[in-house]
Amino acid sequence: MLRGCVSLARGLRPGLRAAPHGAWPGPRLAAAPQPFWGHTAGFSQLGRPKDFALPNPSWSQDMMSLYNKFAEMAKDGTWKRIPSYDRSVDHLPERVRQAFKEVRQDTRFFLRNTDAEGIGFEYVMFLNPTEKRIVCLFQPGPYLEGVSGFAHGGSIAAIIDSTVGGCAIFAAGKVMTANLSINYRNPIPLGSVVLVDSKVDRIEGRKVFLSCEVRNVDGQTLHAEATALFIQLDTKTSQQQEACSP
Ligand SMILES: CCCCCCCCCC(=O)SCCNC(=O)CCNC(=O)[C@H](O)C(C)(C)COP(=O)(O)OP(=O)(O)OC[C@H]1O[C@@H](n2cnc3c(N)ncnc32)[C@H](O)[C@@H]1OP(=O)(O)O
Repeated sequence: MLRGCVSLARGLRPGLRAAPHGAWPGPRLAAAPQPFWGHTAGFSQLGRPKDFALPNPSWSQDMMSLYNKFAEMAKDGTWKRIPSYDRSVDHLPERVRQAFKEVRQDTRFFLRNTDAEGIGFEYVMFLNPTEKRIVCLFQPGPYLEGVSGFAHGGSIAAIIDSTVGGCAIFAAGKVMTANLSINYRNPIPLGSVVLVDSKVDRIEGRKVFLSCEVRNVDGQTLHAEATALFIQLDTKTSQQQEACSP
């Protein structure tokens, strides 16, 4: 029990973040922790809805190359691919999902609200449970245009909110964004691939503080940086708490 908590706490040490959060991270030597995120078996059983966080023909070479690198790193459990669905509630780990008693049937998850591949949000997230970190590979399609040829700031905010949100859900269960502060540093060309690299910085009571950087594939261009505050709504649904309980 204690070991599980200690290994998670170690994941927060700043040194692990010393490498710029942009370029895709190299393979990690840290021991693989318990796969807290949604116990992926629960997400991949027969009868589950379509998983959109898998390669499709619209993915560019950069996207495929990064995906393959993370998929390789996922083999030892250091990173875990997070399945993605077109309904919000399906993203939640089973234990958190149970907290939602009634769920509307006519809704779509905002980032998965276009049916055609490649025109909207193409993305896949990978969780590193030890580091309480999620890296999202994001390829904005032409329907996300803001200034001509570049991604709309709102679409960038949405992918950041969802990525840091994933971290917050992992750490604290049922949460909502209370604050999201973004500095946009360089525009993101439509069709390019960026890495949205987020982590939990600290948790104080019900407050989960996170930070995030968005960089291009080689890590040299900082597109955006953000901080976020999420508020835990239900203290019983944290996977971390679950993992630390007997
Ligand atoms: C893998 C895929 C994952 C997909 C993830 C998708 C994530 C998407 C997330 C979202 O977009 S959520 C939608 C946008 N957010 C909202 O609509 C939230 C609207 N706001 C609220 O519902 C409430 O304000 C909120 C739940 C955030 C907080 O209300 P509470 O009544 O639960 O908390 P309260 O006001 O008592 O505040 C608790 C603490 O947080 C602090 N706090 C609350 N809001 C704050 C704020 N905005 N800034 C700073 N501090 C804040 C507050 O001061 C206090 O601090 P102390 O405990 O120290 O006194």
